[in-house]
Amino acid sequence: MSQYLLAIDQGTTSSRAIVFDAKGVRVGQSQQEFPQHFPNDGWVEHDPKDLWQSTLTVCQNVLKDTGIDADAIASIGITNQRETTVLWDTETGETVYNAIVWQDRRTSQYCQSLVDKDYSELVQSKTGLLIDPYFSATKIRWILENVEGVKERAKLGCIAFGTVDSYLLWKLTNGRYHRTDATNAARTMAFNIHTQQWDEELIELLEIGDVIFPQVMDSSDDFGTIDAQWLGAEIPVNGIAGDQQAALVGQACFDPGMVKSTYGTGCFMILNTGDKPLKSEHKMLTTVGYRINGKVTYALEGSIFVAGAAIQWLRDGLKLFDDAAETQSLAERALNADTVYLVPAFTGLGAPYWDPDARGAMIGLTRDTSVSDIVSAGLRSVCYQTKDLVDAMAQDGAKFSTLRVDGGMVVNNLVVQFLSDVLGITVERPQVTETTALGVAFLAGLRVGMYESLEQISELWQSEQQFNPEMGQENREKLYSGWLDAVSRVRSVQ
Ligand SMILES: Nc1ncnc2c1ncn2[C@@H]1O[C@H](COP(=O)(O)OP(=O)(O)O)[C@@H](O)[C@H]1O
Ligand SMILES: O=P(O)(O)OC[C@H](O)CO
Repeated sequence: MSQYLLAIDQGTTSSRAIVFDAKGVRVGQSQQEFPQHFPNDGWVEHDPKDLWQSTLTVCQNVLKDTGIDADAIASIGITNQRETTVLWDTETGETVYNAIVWQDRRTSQYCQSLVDKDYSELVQSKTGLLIDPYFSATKIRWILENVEGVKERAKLGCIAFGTVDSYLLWKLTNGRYHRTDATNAARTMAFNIHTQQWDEELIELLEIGDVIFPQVMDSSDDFGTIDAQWLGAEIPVNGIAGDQQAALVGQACFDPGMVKSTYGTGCFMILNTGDKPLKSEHKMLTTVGYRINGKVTYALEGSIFVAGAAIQWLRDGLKLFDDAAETQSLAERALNADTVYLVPAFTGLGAPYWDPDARGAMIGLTRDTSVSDIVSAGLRSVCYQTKDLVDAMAQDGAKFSTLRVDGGMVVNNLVVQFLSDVLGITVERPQVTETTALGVAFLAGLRVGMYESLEQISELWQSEQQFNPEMGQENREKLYSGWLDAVSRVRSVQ
């Protein structure tokens, strides 16, 4: 009997495949990194072949390592780095350019021209997003405009667009299905989150109407069956969600007001706002949390581009330590932690500043500043940035008393305790921190009847540890005002 769920998590730096049993317990995992390409200042690309090959390899490996037969997999869920854009030729089956990654800033001038022409309100009212190179639509346009022959092929109806989930589904089903889910569609800047349709007016405005857009499905749906040649059996795909929304599901944030924050390369905080989209007046994004049985649950999102990436920079760029695991003990020895600030605006600042031209800085250095102080400042920067998001959401009227956290950084107790201190709220870490993969496994399992309801899934979520604020209000305010001062010094526009 089919009793397991296979989650594919195609992320920014690696592809993972995780097998879960019906109780959401991880049975096995395989992971593979792939190269990053930086062909120009501010450009970030992935070779689609790497995305596909690494995904296939980890799926095959996890089955081999666990000894689980493909027939025992009841369903597959695909979760992915969002916004990253792939275009392929439907006749040749070949991609026409590298995948342009979400971090890529090459369309920032074009985005600025849209802002200058006063399209911000139109875009926000339809898509819930702010005009920014982060989202897929201007990346599609760039490929059409700049890669020889693609525009002509698009006019002939031969060019398909997909986010990474859509491309992988197309590959896994040997070109039978060109589909995505509503959470991924909501990150393109071409999808109307109110009508749940591709928005013809925006598509025309951006001049991307000749590409074929994927069919938008629920996050828990019948996406198609993968070809037996890949894993040895035909297995249905029943869950697709962008990785941050999948984490919302994996954290069982199913009630309005519940919120999670994921600390990986970047940090993404998502608040469930229920069946009503909440328009932000403070530069948060309105997005789709998940769509099940045609019913949309909306969310408010704060996106920070650099979280764990700051720790990687301290390790690989400055070579201050060999392993991220050393950061906790290093930071515990910091004597000037309260006065040294690192603003990791390496690729500009995301929410709530949206300042692509800001650059990073270290503030408060003295003759006795140590490696420990700098490491501590790197870890704390992630918490201060989260406070920026929490405050912006609070100004939008969203208040909450508990934050659920996950991702690679939250194994660091010092980070999670400081987060609770600086936010002044309870921070909760779950037993399973692979919430992204777990979330999409839940979505797939829901569709095939392994779970009856979201309530049943909620019961599987378990807290591992709660962190409560230990810092006084006065100290909190003093530290945070130092952060705001540091940020104000790196802004390109105040
Ligand atoms: N003990 C630690 N303390 C602080 N940061 C850590 C620790 N362990 C890992 N990290 C950071 O967490 C990130 C990896 O998290 P992960 O969720 O795997 O990221 P992603 O899915 O974006 O690739 C890396 O940027 C790494 O620097
Ligand atoms: O692949 P991750 O975990 O860095 O997540 C990337 C986000 O989906 C970008 O929006």
